[in-house]
Amino acid sequence: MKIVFIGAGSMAEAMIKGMKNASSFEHDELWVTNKNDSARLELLSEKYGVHRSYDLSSLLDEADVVILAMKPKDAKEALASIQPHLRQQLIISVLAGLSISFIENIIGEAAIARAMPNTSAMIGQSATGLSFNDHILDSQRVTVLSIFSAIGSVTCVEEARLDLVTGLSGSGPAYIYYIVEAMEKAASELGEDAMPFIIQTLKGAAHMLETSNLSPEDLRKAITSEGGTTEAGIAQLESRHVKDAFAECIKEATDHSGRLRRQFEQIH
Ligand SMILES: NC(=O)C1=CN([C@@H]2O[C@H](COP(=O)(O)OP(=O)(O)OC[C@H]3O[C@@H](n4cnc5c(N)ncnc54)[C@H](OP(=O)(O)O)[C@@H]3O)[C@@H](O)[C@H]2O)C=CC1
Ligand SMILES: O=C(O)[C@@H]1CCC=N1
Repeated sequence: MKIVFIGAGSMAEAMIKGMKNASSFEHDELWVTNKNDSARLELLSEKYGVHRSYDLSSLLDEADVVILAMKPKDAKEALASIQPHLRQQLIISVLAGLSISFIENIIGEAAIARAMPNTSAMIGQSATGLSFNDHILDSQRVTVLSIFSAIGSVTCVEEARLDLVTGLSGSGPAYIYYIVEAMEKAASELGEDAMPFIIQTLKGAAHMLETSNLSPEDLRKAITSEGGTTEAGIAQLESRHVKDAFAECIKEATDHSGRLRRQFEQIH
């Protein structure tokens, strides 16, 4: 199978590394191109053994799958550039916000999957939301599922839900890294010893959520002794309305996915 990434940034690299590590795809099945950063293509080629090219005609001629991995602002130009070279290939978009119908409007009738993965794809731990249009054949659906299940979990959702998936889990790893930055700063007296405590605490909590059959609230309560340290700490989070801040964070990111669509889908 020939899989071509149009765009060679963070998300393309996370997918390439994850797909290679999963051993489901050979490096010579994967091709990359970008707008003009040839050093970046060279780096990806050296690191992962993928092919690189700027010749869209030969790149797409025998492609089976085309993965759109440029920023939403660059999508219109990129789609217009690949459109003349497409021949009914399976198209997969990982673009935040932009709809399947926008892609159809530029490239015409095609089998299109819209996905929202995250950068944990790099270690096979993405949480990917997926939608398909009606032109997808069963065999193409299997191909899409095989790509995203190689790099993490996959959940099919209505396309209208992908903005929320973007605000929740597409951007989600960044929220967790933000919290870790705060925890590390708060524990600066421990110096470089702080991070192992933080990482193992996150891993342990994630594993408990996955395996214990208890709700997050129950798990939190099991740690919170009356008159104890956790209660004292959580009281600070409550007084600063941290739950509200998180609700606003995810709502704003979700709404922004819609704003990207309205901004970059206008076809002049
Ligand atoms: N980063 C993330 O965590 C996630 C990102 N996404 C989505 O993935 C997409 C890519 O994001 P990300 O990887 O972070 O972005 P980057 O900015 O890291 O990479 C964008 C890439 O697109 C290329 N590009 C721009 N214009 C064109 C063009 N006309 N033709 C071909 N390639 C082009 C750029 O090339 P050059 O460098 O030469 O300009 C660059 O390689 C976005 O749509 C984003 O919404 C989805 C989930 C998570
Ligand atoms: O920040 C962004 O727009 C992209 C989409 C999800 C994660 N990164």
